[in-house]
Amino acid sequence: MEKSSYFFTRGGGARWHYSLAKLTVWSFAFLALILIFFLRSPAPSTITSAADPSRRSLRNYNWGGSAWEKRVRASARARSSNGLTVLVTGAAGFVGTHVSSALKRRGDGALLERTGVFIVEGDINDEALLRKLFEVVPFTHVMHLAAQAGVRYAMENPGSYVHSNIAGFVNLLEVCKSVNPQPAIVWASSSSVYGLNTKVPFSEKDRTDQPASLYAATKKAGEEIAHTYNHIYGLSLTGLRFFTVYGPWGRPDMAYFFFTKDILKGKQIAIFEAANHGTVARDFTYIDDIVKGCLGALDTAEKSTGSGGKKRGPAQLRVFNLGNTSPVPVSELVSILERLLKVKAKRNIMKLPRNGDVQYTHANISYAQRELGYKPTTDLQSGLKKFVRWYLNYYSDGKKAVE
Ligand SMILES: O=C(O)[C@H]1O[C@H](OP(=O)(O)OP(=O)(O)OC[C@H]2O[C@@H](n3ccc(=O)[nH]c3=O)[C@H](O)[C@@H]2O)[C@H](O)[C@@H](O)[C@H]1O
Repeated sequence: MEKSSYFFTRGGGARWHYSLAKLTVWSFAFLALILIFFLRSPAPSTITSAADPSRRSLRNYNWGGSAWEKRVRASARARSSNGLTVLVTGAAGFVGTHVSSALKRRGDGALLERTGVFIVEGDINDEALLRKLFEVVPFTHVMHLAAQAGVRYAMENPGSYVHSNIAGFVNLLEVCKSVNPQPAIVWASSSSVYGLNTKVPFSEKDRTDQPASLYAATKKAGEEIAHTYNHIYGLSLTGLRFFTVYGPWGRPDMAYFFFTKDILKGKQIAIFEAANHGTVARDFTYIDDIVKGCLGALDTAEKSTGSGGKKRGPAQLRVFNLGNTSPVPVSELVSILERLLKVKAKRNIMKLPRNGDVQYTHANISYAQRELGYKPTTDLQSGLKKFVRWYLNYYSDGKKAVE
């Protein structure tokens, strides 16, 4: 989230002016109450490393009080009697901004605040905050997108992955299991759980016990933890394995994003290849398709069966691949960017480093298709076109430094 916080701390949301695709298939009205954790970059004096224990302690956020509760309640009011009341964690992140806006408006986006999304700054490890939120609003659903993402960054800051993806997730589940009614939970897992699996395309039934990065290991741990809370407490849990999600407002630490920046600057870019000139490819998935998958998962989530920390019967437990089913070599991604940017990239072909990357991802999405009506419609060329348009527009005034 340190990386994702980029948008709000530096972008400030002030240019939230693109349009989200209209989503018309869902019939209920929403609230999206947004819980953001680690939204703000630490002040320089508090920037810490993974080894620093204060990095893992809670920061002080301002929340609480009657005015705050009133805003939480107002934001949580669904527009129809069968509307969902969704607590979205990680709303300042890439997927979270898109999902929460789509939930709230199901139409054109504007500034996040203008869509009526109320933003709570906090940490998912803050139990008191989570309990207070559930006290104020009996959320029917939690869309849990708060996480420490990124495959390679896990070697630099391993503690942040444990803090957010394991400790934070457990804290959230502890609160969800004990409230009454228990919400249904949809949460972000990752394609990286397939790790060194070589059977393609990846199906949900394939082995996921060979993670290649700590990030993948924490997401895999999340899936096992989800199983436990479903088994013991009757929580309805749906994990979504996202496949290399890209698009406007994306994460600057992802390759398509910093390739764009570096190509424009005339800087060399490293393009990884596997042993014996093997192709490295990803099943790049456009953000709007992912949003539809998230809403499909919320719409089909069954109720949790427990109450007051006690299971009353078996509850739904699901894991879905959300990919594009069309892997594209990284070198082809660069060729598309070259055409869109009208600039030739300075390519430096490098051996795939052993720091978490896998050679190939490819999603089998038939289960999501069947159960969620998930059907990705954006190919990489069209999705990157939208991204590049957003990128050039966003950075065109030269005021925003691309980091
Ligand atoms: O699906 C996921 O679960 C993950 O998707 C994403 O991971 P990745 O698929 O690794 O995306 P990303 O870093 O953009 O690298 C893209 C490609 O460029 C290659 N790559 C990368 C860097 C570089 O300098 N050169 C290069 O060739 C690299 O080898 C790779 O083939 C999310 O970041 C992660 O949070 C998680 O959600």
